[in-house]
Amino acid sequence: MAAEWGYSPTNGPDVWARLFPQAGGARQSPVDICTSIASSDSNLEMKKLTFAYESQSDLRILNTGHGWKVEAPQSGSRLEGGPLGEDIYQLEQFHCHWGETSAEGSEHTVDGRAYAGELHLVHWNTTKYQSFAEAAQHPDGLAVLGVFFDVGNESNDEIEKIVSTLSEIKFKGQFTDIPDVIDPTTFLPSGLGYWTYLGSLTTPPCNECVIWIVYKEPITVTEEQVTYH
Ligand SMILES: NS(=O)(=O)c1c2ccccc2cc2ccccc12
Ligand SMILES: [Zn+2]
Repeated sequence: MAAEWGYSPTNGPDVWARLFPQAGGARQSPVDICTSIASSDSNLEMKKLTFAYESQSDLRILNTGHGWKVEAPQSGSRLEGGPLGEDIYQLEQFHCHWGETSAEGSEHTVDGRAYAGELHLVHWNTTKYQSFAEAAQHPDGLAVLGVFFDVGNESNDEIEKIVSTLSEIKFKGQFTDIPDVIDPTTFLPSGLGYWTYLGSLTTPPCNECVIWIVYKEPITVTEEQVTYH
């Protein structure tokens, strides 16, 4: 039977390494981003991080049991520059992490502070690898853009297109199609400053294959948009 991992004391992050060896590695995610020790890198400013996405409709959304995931393979998308060297990365999926209350939920923290949620746009290195699965086996295989959610009075229209479908997928493994057109560009904050580090998948098997790019500026969503149960 596949090992059931979770977040309880008996199957949570502290014991993942017993079942998933990479979880005991040296570049595990998520991390607490300590702004006082984060250093700026002039090379990153020279090679500006650029992205280009397509708008897509009828994307499939899945209840993963730990949140929602939208499968969005986009052969026409490109993420490049910044910490990605000369390679081009293509969007594969995006998903969200949120908590029981809006005081918690993000995977990364900043100086010990958690945000209400965190959106991850997952990309894979199409310059070097032939598939997402192959890329996930290599230290430069994946690039994930992380965007923090702050709770405010303004709802985010693009996020609303997604969370409005969640009532149809209340249980793990259920999926449905999102009728609206989704443009991933609209998920990104206007301020494009970011932190970057070499890390891993944040859930088992915790492959150490992710170049993390976490935007400093959160986007605003409403309490209802990130505390869906
Ligand atoms: N948080 S994560 O971006 O590392 C992540 C996942 C997180 C939760 C559920 C499924 C996930 C699948 C991933 C696949 C590739 C890269 C990150 C992934
Ligand atoms: Zn994630």
